[in-house]
Amino acid sequence: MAQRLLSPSNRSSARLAFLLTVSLSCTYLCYSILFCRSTVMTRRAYEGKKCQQNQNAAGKKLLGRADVCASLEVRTAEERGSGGQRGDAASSGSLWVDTKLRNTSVAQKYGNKKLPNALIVGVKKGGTRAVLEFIRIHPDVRALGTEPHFFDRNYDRGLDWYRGLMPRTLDGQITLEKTPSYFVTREAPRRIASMSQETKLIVVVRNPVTRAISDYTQTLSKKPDIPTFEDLAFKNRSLGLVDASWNAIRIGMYILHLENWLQYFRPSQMHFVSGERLITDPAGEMGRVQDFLGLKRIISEKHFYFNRTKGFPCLKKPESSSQPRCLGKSKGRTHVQIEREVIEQLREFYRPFNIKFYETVGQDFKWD
Ligand SMILES: Nc1ncnc2c1ncn2[C@@H]1O[C@H](COP(=O)(O)OS(=O)(=O)O)[C@@H](OP(=O)(O)O)[C@H]1O
Repeated sequence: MAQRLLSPSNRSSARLAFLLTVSLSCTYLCYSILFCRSTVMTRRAYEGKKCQQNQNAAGKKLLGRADVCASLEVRTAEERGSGGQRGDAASSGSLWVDTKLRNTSVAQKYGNKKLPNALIVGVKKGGTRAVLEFIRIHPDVRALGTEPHFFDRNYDRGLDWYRGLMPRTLDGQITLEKTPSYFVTREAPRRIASMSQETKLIVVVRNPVTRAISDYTQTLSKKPDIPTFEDLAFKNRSLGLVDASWNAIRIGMYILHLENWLQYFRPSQMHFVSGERLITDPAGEMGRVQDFLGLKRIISEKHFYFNRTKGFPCLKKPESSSQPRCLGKSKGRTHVQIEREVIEQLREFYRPFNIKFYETVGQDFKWD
């Protein structure tokens, strides 16, 4: 009927309009399909994009988002690191460093300074620097490089001062510091518990005889005029009377110090690293440290190599950095020569303390 009412020219215009509408609809349909495919990305890829935008943007509103970004970056890096095979630790090459660097810079920009939730409390000359340097390559760990000595020498400065020293961290990252003298400081456990009873404590222990010699070697390098090791270690050498008041000897009576810590902390809050195994099997020891801190095992064999010149394990040099990855010269010094007999006497002295220590900790460190 309508067709009959239209003139021939009107009819052809209507046909043209109809064809145009159909072709436009088809174009739109095709475009929609293509558009959908490119915008319906995986959730992770989408969130990754959001992170990039947020990182570039400024303002306080972004603080919350930054945490999401960082944890996503860690996740995706881990996945890439394992080449898509879950369960494998971070890959070799610079991936873990990239992740760490990215997380560090995000944390520096958007993170907050927080009181530490984990501390390496000792022992002096046990291998504390090695543990700190090894654990801080983990993307979820932010560590203070220097020893703040807050719970022994600087307690009067207050918690705000202490917090101010800490590196910025994102939610979910662990803040860590190390001060080896805490382990033998009487007030330290009470003070740390009053900061937080949930603080995780790491103690790196080493054969107390070797530790004492290492301690003495360090002092001697700074003060060459001190008496001999033998003179300091004994009240009466021929009677085999050890001077337990000498700091180098006293520090190694681990059980005495540990009893003080156990008045304030549960045994499950303390983790003991073997200073000896840290040298022979750094990845194994660091695996247990990561478990203790509730971290994914990212630091593995792939991160270490044995440096023959240094005589110690070092971190593999990341591609993106020229930084040396062995510890400094003050770590791994040649010890002063001590007579065999003196070493035997000290071994005898420490034996009962060691046995009690093994029983309490539930680990045999095999120092005898
Ligand atoms: N990878 C690696 N590289 C170098 N050194 C290592 C390493 N792992 C453990 N160690 C041992 O760490 C000892 C120093 O311990 P600390 O870092 O706790 O010393 S300090 O208390 O902070 O001065 C240091 O003691 P000395 O050998 O007596 O110098 C080392 O034996």
